[in-house]
Amino acid sequence: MKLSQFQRLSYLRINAAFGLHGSRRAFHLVFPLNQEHSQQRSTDLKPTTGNHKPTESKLFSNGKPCSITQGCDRGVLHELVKDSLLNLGFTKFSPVQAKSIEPIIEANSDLIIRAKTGTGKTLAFGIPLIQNAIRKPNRHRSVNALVIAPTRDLAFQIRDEFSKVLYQRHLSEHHKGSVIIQTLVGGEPRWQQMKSFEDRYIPSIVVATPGRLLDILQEPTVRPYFQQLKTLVLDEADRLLGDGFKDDLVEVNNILSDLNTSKKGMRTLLFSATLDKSVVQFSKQILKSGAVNIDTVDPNEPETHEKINQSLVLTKNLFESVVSAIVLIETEARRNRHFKAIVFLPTIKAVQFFYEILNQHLKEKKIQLNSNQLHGQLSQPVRDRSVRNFRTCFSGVLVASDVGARGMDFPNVTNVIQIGLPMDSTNYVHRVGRTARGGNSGRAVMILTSAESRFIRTLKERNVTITDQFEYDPVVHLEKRISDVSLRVKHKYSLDLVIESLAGFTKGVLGSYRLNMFQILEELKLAYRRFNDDMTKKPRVSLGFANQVLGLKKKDAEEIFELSDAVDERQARSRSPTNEIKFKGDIPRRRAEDGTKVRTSLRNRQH
Ligand SMILES: Nc1ncnc2c1ncn2[C@@H]1O[C@H](COP(=O)(O)OP(=O)(O)OP(=O)(O)O)[C@@H](O)[C@H]1O
Repeated sequence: MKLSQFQRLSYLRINAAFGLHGSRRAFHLVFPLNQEHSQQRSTDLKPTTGNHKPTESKLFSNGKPCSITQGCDRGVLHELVKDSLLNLGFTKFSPVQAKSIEPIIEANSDLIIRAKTGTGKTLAFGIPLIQNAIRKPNRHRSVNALVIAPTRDLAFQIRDEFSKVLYQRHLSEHHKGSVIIQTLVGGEPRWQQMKSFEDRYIPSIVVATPGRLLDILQEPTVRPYFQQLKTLVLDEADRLLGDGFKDDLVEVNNILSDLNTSKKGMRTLLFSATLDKSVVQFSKQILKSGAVNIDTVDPNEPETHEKINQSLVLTKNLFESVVSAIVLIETEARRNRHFKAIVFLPTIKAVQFFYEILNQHLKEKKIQLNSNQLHGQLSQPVRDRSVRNFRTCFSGVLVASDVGARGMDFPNVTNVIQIGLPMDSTNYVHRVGRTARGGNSGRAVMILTSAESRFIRTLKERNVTITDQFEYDPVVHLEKRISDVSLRVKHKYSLDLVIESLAGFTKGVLGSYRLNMFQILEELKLAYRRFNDDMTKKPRVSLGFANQVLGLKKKDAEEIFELSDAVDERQARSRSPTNEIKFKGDIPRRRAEDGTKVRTSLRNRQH
């Protein structure tokens, strides 16, 4: 079939967005990714400016971060920790490490530290905590340092990163097993975590999520072990001090401050790639006066990492967005054997749906690509397996909700694809930051419908401008292929619930992005029809949902939806043998996956 001039132009445009160029048959990459998969770690972490002069730290030489060996020679780094870091392949400090390790070790003030995604913040606080733990073996039987992270997966990752340094043979022989790192997170047996405080050596470093931590801190047998706590680290501090966790964090802080009677007291370190003024303002409630700000990002600089190539694809509805993403994955997977991508979607149901369509499509096209999903409704073992699989795979796709957006460090991710909106512009920065880590570069493509595209304006607050924008073109045969697949998926999976979840999510972010709800709903209706290959159908939701959640009158709701008695519907669906996925998340739980208190608003229940 011949392409019209217009089709051809648009077709080239969408291919260019994906780094593709050329005829329909031959896909060539215009912007090849320079991702080398060598064992040697890249130290090309560009120094950034900030309100702390690099020369103030002993870990800088001629305005650049010094080598790990020099760090030891200059008396900052412990000899044994130096050996561990060299064994792990690290040769130089990254800028945030060079700026913050010395003040964390030597000063006593609270610190607020901002550095871009993937620049090594974990070891920036990890190295001082580990050094402290091995210098002062656990004679007092007390927890020395506490790190709080917003998700379990991130807590495990921090523990693993610390363990890599701490449990190398020469270091283990030195501390003879007396330095223990313990995680306190939900989804794992509580009794096991409690038991770790009865052992001969109690944990020196605890890594926790807020909910389980608060729960365990209520135990009178455990509390005393936190009396000598020296350092409290909030990783992803803006998330922890934002809605959802704030109250828990203040409570944890109050408990710890009351317990801590030591002369110097406990100090608090806040770390993130995004720290808005409001968060810094709020943090005063928990920080001591005189807290020092170490900012490695210039106020006029984009918050996203400079090595991320960011582009936008504009579509007319979710169906086209899904097709775009699948085309990208298929083409890249065929072209690049190192292709490793994370696809973000706004709600769990949308993640499950896209994961299902993608797998069917890969199977049908006989494309061997490791694929996993990650969201808060998976059981902990499945979630761990997804993270492990994607971390270790050479090439693959992880379809994720925002639970994978912050802090997660998967090696060599070449692409981040966002279908639809993130919860806020901060999350955009964290999502795209899953690529271009540790000195590598990467590509981030955001796929938005026209009604969603108003979101882009909010990125200006973060000094982010997306210069490459492209329009979707209905590449007929590709669309056909996807709709065939989606028709089959539909039998196993309810598209109504996907549409409902997305409508609810969008309602929650409407105000922040100034979206037009009717335009959004019209687009969702159209997508529903395209997925069903039937232009007469309407998504089914309950009148209660349309009324109470979306704020629609019956008459308006009927324009978009087929109204039904949702309770009976859902029960029927969950009983259906063809329904693979159980929708536990429809029933509000007291605490969400990571210990966040569950609010009634849909906004807080989506990932
Ligand atoms: N000095 C270093 N040289 C090279 N690579 C490093 C160095 N320090 C850390 N890395 C690697 O860089 C990657 C990113 O580090 P890390 O996860 O700590 O980033 P981050 O700043 O916490 O990112 P995010 O904001 O997304 O949480 C990791 O794979 C880590 O091992």
